[in-house]
Amino acid sequence: MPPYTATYFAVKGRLGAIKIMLADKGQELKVVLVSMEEWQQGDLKATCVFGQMPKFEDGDLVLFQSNAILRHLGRNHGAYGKDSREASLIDMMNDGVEDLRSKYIKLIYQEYDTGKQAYLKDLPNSLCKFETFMAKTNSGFLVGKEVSFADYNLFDLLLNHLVLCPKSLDNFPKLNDLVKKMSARPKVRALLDSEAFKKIPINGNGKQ
Ligand SMILES: N[C@@H](CCC(=O)N[C@@H](CSC(=S)NCCc1ccccc1)C(=O)NCC(=O)O)C(=O)O
Repeated sequence: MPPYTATYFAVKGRLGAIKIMLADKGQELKVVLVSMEEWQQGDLKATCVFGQMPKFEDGDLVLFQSNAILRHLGRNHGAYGKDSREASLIDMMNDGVEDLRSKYIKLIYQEYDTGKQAYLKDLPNSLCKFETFMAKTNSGFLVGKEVSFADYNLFDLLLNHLVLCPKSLDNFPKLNDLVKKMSARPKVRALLDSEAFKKIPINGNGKQ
């Protein structure tokens, strides 16, 4: 019985960073895929605390909210900084990642056809904030000397943006280095190269 089970749609979406982190930490993850038809039937939705997925099970602990799941795994797998100061900075940066992810999701699901050009024009205003912060840390990670759950989250989101626009990180060397560094971690590389990971679309509407 793998220690972790995630229940989600057949998309990378808000499960991608969780999958990457668990792979890198050598942890098995059982994924239960839910079709839109099953979801719209309503029974599973009614059991979800906020009526949404991903749902994450760690033994008898059931969690929702992708960032709460990342923090839970960060606490339990040494990816939440070396002390409370670093943990607070990691929380701050992960909230920044969530802000950018929310903008990305809005583009993909609500504004893709008319808003992609404007989104990409404005994107550097978000990316530069992470670039500037990472230039000060200078460890190759967002905070401290070790990888944190916020790094996995940012890495997953940057991969999405490289699909959206392959040149999106060209003016951001620290972010480019993070993508290269994370991609080169053997267990991350193995996941990203796996057929199972590659066959799942990034988003649920075919846009990327
Ligand atoms: N704050 C939550 C947000 C969870 C969330 O938005 N979940 C979505 C799926 S994650 C996502 S990126 N949604 C974008 C649109 C989408 C909907 C359904 C399938 C695929 C994508 C969901 O369960 N939608 C179904 C519903 O609300 O009834 C979190 O961080 O987990």
